[in-house]
Amino acid sequence: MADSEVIAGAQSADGFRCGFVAIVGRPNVGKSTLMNHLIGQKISITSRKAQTTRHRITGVYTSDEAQFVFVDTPGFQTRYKNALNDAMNRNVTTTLADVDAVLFLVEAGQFGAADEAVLKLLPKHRPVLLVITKIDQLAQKDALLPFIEKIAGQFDFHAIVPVSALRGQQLDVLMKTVQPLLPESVPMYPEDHITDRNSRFLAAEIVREKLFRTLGDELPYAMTVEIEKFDEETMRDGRPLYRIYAAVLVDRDGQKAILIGKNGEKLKRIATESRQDMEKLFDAKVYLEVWVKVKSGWADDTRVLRQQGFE
Ligand SMILES: Nc1nc2c(ncn2[C@@H]2O[C@H](COP(=O)(O)OP(=O)(O)OP(=O)(O)O)[C@@H](O)[C@H]2O)c(=O)[nH]1
Repeated sequence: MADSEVIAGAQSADGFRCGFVAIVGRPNVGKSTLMNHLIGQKISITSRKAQTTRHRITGVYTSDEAQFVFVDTPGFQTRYKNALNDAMNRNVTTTLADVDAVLFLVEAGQFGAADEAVLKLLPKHRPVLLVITKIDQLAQKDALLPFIEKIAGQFDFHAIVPVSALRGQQLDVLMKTVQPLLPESVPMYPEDHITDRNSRFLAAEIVREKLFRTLGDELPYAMTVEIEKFDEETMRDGRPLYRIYAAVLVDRDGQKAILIGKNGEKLKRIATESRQDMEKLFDAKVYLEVWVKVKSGWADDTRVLRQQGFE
């Protein structure tokens, strides 16, 4: 993993376990929410809209007995074929070849073509757990068993765990089932290490989340956030000051107008809320500029993809 910090001096594992756990599933199935609740921190960004997670995000949870390094993959894309979606699908396959356990997420009562497409990607030689998500939403509890049986017949799952991330139900059972699958090893990350994503990435995720929340259904399908500049300075009183310049890329002029809003109100709100979140996350004063750029066909532009982390 990039940017990992190995703890110096820790020699013997002494029964401690540490390994990688991938979380996969179709868009909107609850991957980010599950990881956030498992690690107890809001790192990955969630929203009611599908496809918020364009990046693989690593969350780390350390208990007395084990360290779980979670790998959150982007939603598997079947709807459109372009360079962005191809890169996302490749990312899923590469992630799965390289982990100690896979959590395959399926929403309670909902198993469709998009889920089947992800099922086809599951590795045969790694333990895969079937995790049924959002069980709090299930109206008829007795419908769960036949639903599970139908999916369990299609793959050799190591275990099946129904959960509700929002209610915190069965998350301890899930962790206990995964723990023995991790190899004995010293921890890879310091105990307080939550994510190995850098500040630039987190800044982009915050702006992206505010766009999703503010625009709702008006959100353009092809939209991304690029951090063009990220400068760290020190203020006179010794506090850090971050100067962040974020560009929102959209496909067409009309989308730019929607995003900016009447008298620039929407964009202003997005920028203010983003800055407030960034100041909390970085524990620093933040100067933030957000602007919108029209760039047709960006989803097919490999330069942008590279900046988004798809290399
Ligand atoms: N009721 C209920 N809703 C949930 C639960 N887990 C997730 N959700 C909701 O489902 C929606 C999608 O959740 P996400 O965690 O963003 O899903 P995702 O799989 O990461 O989505 P992508 O980033 O699009 O791949 C959000 O509105 C969540 O609040 C749950 O346990 N119960």
